[in-house]
Amino acid sequence: MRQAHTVEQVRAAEAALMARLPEGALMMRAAHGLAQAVADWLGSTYGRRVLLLVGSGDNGGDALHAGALLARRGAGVEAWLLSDQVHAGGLAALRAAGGQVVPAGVQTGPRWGTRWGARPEVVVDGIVGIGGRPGLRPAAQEALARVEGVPVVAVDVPSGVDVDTGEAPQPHVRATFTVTFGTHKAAHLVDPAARAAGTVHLVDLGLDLPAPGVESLQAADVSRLLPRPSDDAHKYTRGVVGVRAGSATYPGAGLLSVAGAACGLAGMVRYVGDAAVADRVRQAHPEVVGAGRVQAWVVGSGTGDDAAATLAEALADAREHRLPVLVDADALHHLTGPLDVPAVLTPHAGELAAMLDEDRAEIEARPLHFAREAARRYGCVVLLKGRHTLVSTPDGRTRATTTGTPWLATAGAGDVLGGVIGALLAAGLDPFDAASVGSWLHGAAATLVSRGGPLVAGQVGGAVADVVRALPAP
Ligand SMILES: NC(=O)C1=CN([C@@H]2O[C@H](COP(=O)(O)OP(=O)(O)OC[C@H]3O[C@@H](n4cnc5c(N)ncnc54)[C@H](O)[C@@H]3O)[C@@H](O)[C@H]2O)[C@@H](O)CC1
Ligand SMILES: Nc1ncnc2c1ncn2[C@@H]1O[C@H](COP(=O)(O)OP(=O)(O)O)[C@@H](O)[C@H]1O
Ligand SMILES: [K+]
Repeated sequence: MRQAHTVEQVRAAEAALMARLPEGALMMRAAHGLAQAVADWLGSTYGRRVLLLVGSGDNGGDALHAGALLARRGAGVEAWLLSDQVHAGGLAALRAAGGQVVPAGVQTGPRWGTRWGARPEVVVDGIVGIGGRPGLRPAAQEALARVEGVPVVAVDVPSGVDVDTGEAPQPHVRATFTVTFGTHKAAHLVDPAARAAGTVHLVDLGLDLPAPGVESLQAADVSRLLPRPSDDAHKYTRGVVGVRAGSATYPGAGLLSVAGAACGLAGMVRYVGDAAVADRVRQAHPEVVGAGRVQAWVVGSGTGDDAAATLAEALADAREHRLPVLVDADALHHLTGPLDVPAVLTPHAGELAAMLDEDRAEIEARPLHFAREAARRYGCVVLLKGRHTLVSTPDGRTRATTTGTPWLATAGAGDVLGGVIGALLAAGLDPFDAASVGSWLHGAAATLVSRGGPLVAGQVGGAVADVVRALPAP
């Protein structure tokens, strides 16, 4: 599990550890990890050109100490100080190692403007870390403008983003990769900040941390959570998933929901809906049967004008038999308040905007806030689709999905996702695990079929089996 802790949790854990360690020990652990990551990325250190952007706090201290370590390994290191006050120990270390220091207010001159007179090969963003307020001050903005186009390594977080919410009001740093310390923060997993962080490299500090508010499943977690058939399984013990999706106007949504549900994770799939769509479903998936008892319902995609009635039927059956329900697409607009059955709602940003009476742009700017808000308001698990899909519970616990590919942003991909999650609900996972495991598998299956190129939604359900086969042993 990749875990993300809040600034408050990190500070408390750091304080407890620092009390037991010599002064400066934690910063040196951080600086060594940072210097090594920069060296690994450059491929060598001797004669390489590293520019440090140094703010007034310990984040700048990390950058200065790492710069000193790189300078001792032969790199040309120059620090642009963005404040009159910077970390004194780090500054002394960089000077002692032969690094160049440009005081605050004098980074003028030609583009790049380094003392070497050449373009730096990498910029180390030590402007602010977990102590920073969102946004960048003018000195930092000017410095960044002068090195535009040079790859940036962010220290702890890309400066300017909101660390605990993953929000990223302009301006902020956009990093090629981020070296963080002790634990991940929400900004590493949650968009739009996660996009600005690039690839994230974690340096262990040995912190003792409480339960995280945001986490991200890894392959081993998915393998542990995945429902597998017992030796004496039969199709009913594995769970039956019922799909109420598609209509004469939108038959494809029914076919694609079934394609997800028929990924093999449940014992059986039932399709209930328009007769002509049902015929096409059976042609494409001969194993699918008609109405009967199920362990979970998938409802909504492509139900068009029938959405309200279809949702009502599924909810009535779910209430009677205490079943979980996945609600997607058209049916989302007919929810009026908290659900009285276990449920997963799977809106994209536009659908969530309509559900919460917000602008889509607001949802995209603050996805963590609104996923949690919707989960509270509807009293169930809400999965907000996007590059890093978020799954939130009413108490705020959230998982971010980091599998997937932008090629998955294609019509019908959401229908397949609903079906896959429905199969996991029928197989017995609770709504939070079903939604987060289903989303992880869906993203991984898309990456598998994409192989770096385009895909169509119908391919994704069939690839879940290969993803499951490639999981590590539980
Ligand atoms: N606390 C610890 O034990 C450790 C901390 N470490 C580093 O220390 C960092 C936190 O250091 P600090 O608490 O000193 O805080 P930061 O260095 O993150 O930033 C705080 C300073 O930046 C200024 N500032 C705030 N917002 C700004 C903005 N938008 N633009 C420009 N300046 C701004 C503040 O006035 C303050 O002086 C971590 O992110 C990490 O890099 C690491 O060395 C590991 C150990
Ligand atoms: N940029 C992206 N990178 C990765 N996955 C994405 C991206 N944009 C969207 N997705 C995923 O693609 C799927 C699109 O679903 P959705 O918007 O519901 O489409 P549809 O309604 O056509 O089925 C979701 O699983 C979503 O998480
Ligand atoms: K930073």
